[in-house]
Amino acid sequence: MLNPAAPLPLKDPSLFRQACLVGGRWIEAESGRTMPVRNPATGEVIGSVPAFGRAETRAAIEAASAAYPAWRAMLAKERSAILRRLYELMLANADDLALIMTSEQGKPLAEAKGEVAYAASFVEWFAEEGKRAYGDMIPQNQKGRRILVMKEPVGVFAAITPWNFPAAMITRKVAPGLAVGCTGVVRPASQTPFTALAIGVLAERAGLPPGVMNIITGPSAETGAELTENPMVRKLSFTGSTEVGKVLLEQCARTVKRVSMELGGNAPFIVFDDADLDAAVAGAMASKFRNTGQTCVCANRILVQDGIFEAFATKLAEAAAAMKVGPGVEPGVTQGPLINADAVAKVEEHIGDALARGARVVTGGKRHPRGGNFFEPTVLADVPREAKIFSEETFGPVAPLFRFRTEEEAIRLANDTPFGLAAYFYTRDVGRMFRVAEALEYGIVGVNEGIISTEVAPFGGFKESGLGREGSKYGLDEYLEVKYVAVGGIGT
Ligand SMILES: NC(=O)C1=CN([C@@H]2O[C@H](COP(=O)(O)OP(=O)(O)OC[C@H]3O[C@@H](n4cnc5c(N)ncnc54)[C@H](OP(=O)(O)O)[C@@H]3O)[C@@H](O)[C@H]2O)C=CC1
Ligand SMILES: O=C(O)[C@H](O)CS(=O)(=O)O
Repeated sequence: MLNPAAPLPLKDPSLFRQACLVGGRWIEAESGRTMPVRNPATGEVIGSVPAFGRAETRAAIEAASAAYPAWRAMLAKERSAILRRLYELMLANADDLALIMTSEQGKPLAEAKGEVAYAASFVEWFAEEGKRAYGDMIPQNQKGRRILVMKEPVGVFAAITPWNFPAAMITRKVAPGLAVGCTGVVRPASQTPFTALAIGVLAERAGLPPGVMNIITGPSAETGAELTENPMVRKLSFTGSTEVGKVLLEQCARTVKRVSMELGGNAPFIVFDDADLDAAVAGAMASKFRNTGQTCVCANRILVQDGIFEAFATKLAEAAAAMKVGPGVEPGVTQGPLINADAVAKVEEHIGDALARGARVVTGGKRHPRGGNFFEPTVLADVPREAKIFSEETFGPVAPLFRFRTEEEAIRLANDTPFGLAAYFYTRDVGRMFRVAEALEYGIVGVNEGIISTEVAPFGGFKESGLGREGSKYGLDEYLEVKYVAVGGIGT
């Protein structure tokens, strides 16, 4: 057993759970095995969680299945009231949830508090949407018959979530499912389980019945195999890399599960000559360096038209160099650590490759003097199209600038990727806004905006960035089945 660092200074220490929630009980792994969780800023162990295997995972699925009939039978309004209480409890405990998140994921406290509000907004949104899972009455095609279309919950779902948004990626999946009467098993990333477990504590306090939401931890191969292969699970919602998404899709195919896949990105950020330069710089900073560049919608390639390239590069580099790098709990810090050493190595690989191919560093370019997982916010200029950073998602604080001459060239470069999640462009030309927005092969497009994620709009990608949509009214359909009922013998 590794000696954890001092307990987190929480207002409510009971939110910090080193156990899994199954059927309303907080339990250990049958083997007693645990997995340590480290603070990415310090390397210290902040705690440990059970290492569930397939048997424990199966028990969690069975708990969700046992809770399903009664939860489904509740009125949508009754489920809504419980979700509304969970929303209010998340906001009331935002400081503790944020501190737990920063301690296990590293993001600055201000960003963590922002994520808690963002995560809670999905609970608030779907507490209402669940009451609007409308069916249809279709004009009959023959006398004596009525045609009904019913919307029904898909059943037991599994959610496998990443480390970069430890709260929002949980609630963006769980809230719609619970709202329509599904029950589920959540398996958060091994690096960031405590935020999810704290949400589990609040869900109990909100009145969520035992077994409706189960939260498990354990090696991904074993827990994932059971969640994707067990026929009692009718739906898998996954957020993470495209590589893992493809593995999970294959595993789910054997029992023909419904799936929602929010996968990798490679977002182009296009700046046209006619853009508001300061707005474009602000948008690029927000999009690129959010969560230290560790979001799937971060600008990954910044395409700048020749006429303003140098001016944009200079302004962006000044803004990047002004950021404060350090532990997320330190006042004024705007860039936390990367999640682990592998992430630092990937950033260094992308920078080294670009420089070897002729790019130049405008600011940053190396590990931060604070050491560990800290890295200097970096701007590279004149990066060639052949560089790895053009085709691969960096998932770190590196802004590579690529030149282009014409609108057509910008669109071609932007679409030259198997990914299609988010894209951004800055222009003041209305015609160009529509031409480019319609030509970009992406599920999410920001025009003169660098941060566009919200619970009210559909989030999801084209091509190898995923399947399905989360948030908005569209997010509810991911947890509903459509049943056509033909009623005959009515006479008229
Ligand atoms: N589209 C989106 O919204 C997002 C996409 N991503 C993409 O993911 C990558 C980085 O995030 P990262 O979390 O490392 O992504 P991963 O895909 O490695 O991990 C995501 C989750 O999947 C789990 N997992 C990994 N392998 C398996 C498996 N074989 N069976 C079951 N579960 C598995 C992980 O568990 P474990 O805890 O053991 O690692 C984690 O909980 C980037 O490419 C990024 O673009 C990330 C976040 C959001
Ligand atoms: O996992 C992610 O990167 C998130 O989906 C991005 S966002 O929804 O928080 O913008």
